[in-house]
Amino acid sequence: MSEEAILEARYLTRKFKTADSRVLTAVDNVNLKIYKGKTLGIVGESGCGKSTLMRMLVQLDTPTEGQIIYRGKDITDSKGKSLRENHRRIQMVFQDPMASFNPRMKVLDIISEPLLNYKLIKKNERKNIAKKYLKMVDLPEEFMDKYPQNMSGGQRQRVGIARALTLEPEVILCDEATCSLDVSVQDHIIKLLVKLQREKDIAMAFICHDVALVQSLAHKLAIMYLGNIVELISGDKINKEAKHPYTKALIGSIFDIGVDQNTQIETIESEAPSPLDLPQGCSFQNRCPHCKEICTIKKPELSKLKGEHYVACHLYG
Ligand SMILES: Nc1ncnc2c1ncn2[C@@H]1O[C@H](COP(=O)(O)OP(=O)(O)OP(=O)(O)O)[C@@H](O)[C@H]1O
Repeated sequence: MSEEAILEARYLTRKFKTADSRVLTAVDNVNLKIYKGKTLGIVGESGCGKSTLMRMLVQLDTPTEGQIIYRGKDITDSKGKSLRENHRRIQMVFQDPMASFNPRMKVLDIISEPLLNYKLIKKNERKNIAKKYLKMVDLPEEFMDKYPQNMSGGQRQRVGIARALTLEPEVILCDEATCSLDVSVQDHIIKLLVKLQREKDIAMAFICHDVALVQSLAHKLAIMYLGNIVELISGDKINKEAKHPYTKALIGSIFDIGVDQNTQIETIESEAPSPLDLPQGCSFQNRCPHCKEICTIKKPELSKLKGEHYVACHLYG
């Protein structure tokens, strides 16, 4: 059966003007698809544009160029009622739920608020709703009387997921949703997300700087470097078939990922250039052990290598 793309970025670009009138390109001409029932992992180091990309996809920020396609329809310029409907269908789970919760609201209100806002339930239905969604995220119903500051980070993240689920979204975008949690709690939250995704056939994107973690749940991985996707690869193939020197360096930086013996591990020494001062050609050139003349002249495009594997590197044609 063919995969059904629910949300798509087409040539998505976001430029910011700095205080001294320079232009910073945070996301540069990105194309990607998020499929029904599947998880796209987006990996890359701090500042590579992951959050900016997510914010555009969830329509909290406006692209400078390019389109956002939802179920085949261009929603980039949606306003009013249709924007509200998109927000209902495309939900986001944030890194720090504390920052998005009102500390004066009990869990009961946090979970039922989106449904009340969309006038999908009446006030007297709130308790039953909270009970139902708390159960879904494996929290006891007594939690509905708690305040977010009286819960652990993992419990708060479960409440954040419950809240996102209430509007029955088709897409959930998780922005570093587990990175502030202990490893064991992280593991529980990931398992919960995978279970819910399977049950509800949700399309999911999971952004993370930890390639080992994201690899454990993503069907496909998009590796980002300074605003660009430099490699797109199946989650289960990254250890053996990664090609971009940056991807190889990322997997080489973790020891327990089970890298194939034939995969040559790269290391990266120097710092990434400033996004305000990118060199001509490939932005990875100053860190790449294989840099050739063409890499300093021409920016490599993301091109198909084999099947669903794409790479942006002059080493590969
Ligand atoms: N509102 C803004 N104004 C100016 N520059 C911005 C703005 N938002 C983001 N940037 C810049 O855009 C680039 C990408 O930032 P972004 O937060 O998307 O990266 P990230 O990969 O999510 O990083 P992190 O993992 O640290 O959250 C960075 O250089 C950042 O400083």
